[in-house]
Amino acid sequence: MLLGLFICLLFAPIILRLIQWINNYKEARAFGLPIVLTPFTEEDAWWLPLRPLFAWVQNLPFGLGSWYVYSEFGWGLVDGRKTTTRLGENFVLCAPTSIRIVTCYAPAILQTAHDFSDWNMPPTQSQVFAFFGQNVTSTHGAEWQRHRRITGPAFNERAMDEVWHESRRRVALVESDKTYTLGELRKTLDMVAMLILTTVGFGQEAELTKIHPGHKLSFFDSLSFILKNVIITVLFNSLKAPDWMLPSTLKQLKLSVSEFRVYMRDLVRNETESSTKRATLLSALVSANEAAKSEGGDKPVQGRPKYLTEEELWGNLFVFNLAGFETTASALSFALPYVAAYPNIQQWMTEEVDKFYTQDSDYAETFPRLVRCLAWMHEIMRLASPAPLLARTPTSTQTLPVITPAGVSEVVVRPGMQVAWHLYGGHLSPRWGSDALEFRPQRFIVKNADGTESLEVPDGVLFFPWTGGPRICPGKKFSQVEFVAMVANILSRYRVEAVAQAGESESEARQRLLSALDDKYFNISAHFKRPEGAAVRFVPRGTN
Ligand code: HEM
Repeated sequence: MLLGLFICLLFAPIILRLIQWINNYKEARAFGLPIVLTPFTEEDAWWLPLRPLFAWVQNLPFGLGSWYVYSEFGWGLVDGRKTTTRLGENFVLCAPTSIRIVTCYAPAILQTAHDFSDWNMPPTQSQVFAFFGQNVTSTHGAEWQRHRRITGPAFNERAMDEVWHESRRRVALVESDKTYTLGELRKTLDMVAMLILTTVGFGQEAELTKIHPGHKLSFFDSLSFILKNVIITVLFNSLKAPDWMLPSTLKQLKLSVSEFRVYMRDLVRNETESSTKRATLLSALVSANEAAKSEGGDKPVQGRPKYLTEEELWGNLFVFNLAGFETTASALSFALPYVAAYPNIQQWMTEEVDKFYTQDSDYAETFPRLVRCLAWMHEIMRLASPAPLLARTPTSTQTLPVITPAGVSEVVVRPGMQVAWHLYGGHLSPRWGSDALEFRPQRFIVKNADGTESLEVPDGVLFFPWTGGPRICPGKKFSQVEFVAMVANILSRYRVEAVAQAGESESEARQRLLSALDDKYFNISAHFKRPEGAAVRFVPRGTN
């Protein structure tokens, strides 16, 4: 009897899951699109720590383990254009927990991005980074508008000027003639991006790196620990176990989260009380919030004040750091090795830098001229975007354009289903031409009648790394200014070279570098799977 009960309890969740999966499959068939079945997705939080133990399923015969690739966050980065080449620009990913129409068909993506009142972020995506407070990434509808209205002004031109200066200054962290493996390069650029962001975000570096009275860590150390372990933070932040029971990483994480919360509280309070306003993201955010309060924003609208609460300010400051640090560090860590692999393209970039950039060039005049450098960033965003997959779910039943071998048609999507944008499928699509998989930033440059050059996205392709519509990344220009200031300063001083191993020719070293750049995985952004697989060196220009 007891044994029977035990067996029922053990198998009931499995049977329920199977029934749900079968029901989802029946519903998915109605779309008339190719279906990919996967028993698990990243929505199954318990599956994620177990997933590495099941990597062997990929070697099972008859494609029995082909679902494995779709069972993690950001799988689109590893998949690239493989599935869309096989099944077309839209297919259904059917799991026990969800039905997702995966698409890289531009009209479908543009519709779901632009109709923001009909399409929300699914809670499984939006709530992931809300542990310091609700924020502009975690909310939707009227709540999101309130967050966006107050956070948007932080990304003003004054801030861009700061980003330009700070980025140029931080290039000093890249050392001359030192050999950097891809892993070491990423570590250095992580540090550079974090320093730029915290300084532009919060102010004086000296204050941020010192341990203040009553603290065990500095602001910078607590934030960097959280950012570098963000997935662990997402999974274990709510764990309420005593310290002695926790392994050292979780203990350090708990400490970092509580230290960072107190630092943010003090920074926000000091900024609110201070009469001298600096050009930081924090300052702009606090000013916009105070303005909302003084416009009578404390009178509730639908039960909510128009301004942001203290916790919501923390939530937003944290996501500025999260969204801004990984993305740009990842872009730079791919960009510099790519030009080392293509010296002729590097030369083409350097010509522009030599023409328009000097050590005291200012932002407003110089940034708009460095279009080749910006095209370089665009090409990196295409080949190694930090955001591979984003999802939307309809607020009411909606139609979605799809494309099949029979032509363009529509499917009906009900609330609860998801539409996932497969950005790698679109960015690497043959619609870009036969060289879609190659590094060729020139594809974004057009020559004007007066001989100048401009940046343009080619017609008829999907290019959506910062997305579009009302929720477009507010840090888009921030990241572009940071990238361009860094690479222009680097190319004005150095030649970036692939480091050859003993007995290897230069061209073999470049091929090895390219193959290591191709081998990437997703962890909040694109990372190198083989960080020791290749290396680059920054050789001062004018030397051999
Ligand atoms: C290469 C650099 C970057 C890339 C590729 C990138 C990409 C993205 C993407 C794909 C989204 C989601 C948009 C959507 O759901 O439609 C996003 C949102 C966001 N990004 Fe960025 N981002 C970058 C840099 C930055 C920087 C530097 C910051 C801030 C300093 C930033 C702040 C944000 C914020 C606050 C959001 C949430 C916007 C909202 O939901 O309304 N990003 N970004």
